[in-house]
Amino acid sequence: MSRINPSILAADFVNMQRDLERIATADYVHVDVMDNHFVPNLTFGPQMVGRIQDVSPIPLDVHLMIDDVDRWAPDYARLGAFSVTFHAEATEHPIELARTLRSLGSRAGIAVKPGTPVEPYLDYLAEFDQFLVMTVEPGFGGQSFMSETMAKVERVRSAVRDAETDVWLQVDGGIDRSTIGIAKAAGADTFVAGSAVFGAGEASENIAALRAAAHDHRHDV
Ligand SMILES: O=C(CO)[C@@H](O)[C@H](O)COP(=O)(O)O
Repeated sequence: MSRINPSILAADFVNMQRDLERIATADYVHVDVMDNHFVPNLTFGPQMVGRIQDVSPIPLDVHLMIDDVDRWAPDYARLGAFSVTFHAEATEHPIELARTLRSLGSRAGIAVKPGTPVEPYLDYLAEFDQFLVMTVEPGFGGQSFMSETMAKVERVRSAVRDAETDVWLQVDGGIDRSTIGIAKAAGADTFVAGSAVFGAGEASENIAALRAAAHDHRHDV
C-alpha cells in the first residue's frame, strides 16, 4: 500500500481551491501549518485550514509545525481533519495529546525532525495512527531528501511489525520519482510530495507517476 499525499505548501495560495481540485486523485491533502517559531516559515492557521476542509475533494492530513501543540492541535481535530500530526519536539505529553485527538474523531500522528531519535516512542506505537519521519529539516519545500533518515524509517517499520499495529509510516521532504522507492524500501507507506506534484507538469500525472514509482519498487511492506 502506498499513499500519495501532495503538500499544498507548493500550491498557489491564491488559487488554493483550483489546486485542491487538481490533486483529487491523491489519497490525502497534506496541510503544513507553520507558526514562524517552531520553524522559520509561516503558512496559515485554523481559519484557512477550515476553508480547505470545506472545499477539498479529499481528506486533510494536517502537519503541525508549531509550538504549543497541546493548546492548538485539538482545534484542527475539531474542524474535521482526517489526521492531525504534531511534532514530538513540541510537547512533553505526546500520548495524552494523541488520546485527545482520537477522542475528537481524528487520527493522531507524531512527527520527528531528522535529528530526533525515534526510540522513545516505539514502545507506545499503539497510541498513534501515523508516525512521520521527516526526510528534510521542516520549514520549506524544495529541499533535498536526507537518505540518512532511512535508518529511522527502518527502525519504525520493524517496531510496527513487531507490535502488530497498523501505524502508517509517513515520510516528508524531497520525495520524488527517484527517492520514493528508497523510502518505500526502508518501510514507508505514506509519501508527502510538494514540488514533485505541483512543480513541472500536470499535478494528476505527477501523482500517477509517483504511484507507479512506488509500486514498481519490489520491497512491498
Ligand atoms: O513539511 C514540509 C516542509 O517542512 C513538506 O511538506 C514540504 O512541503 C515538502 O516539500 P517537497 O520537499 O516535497 O518540495
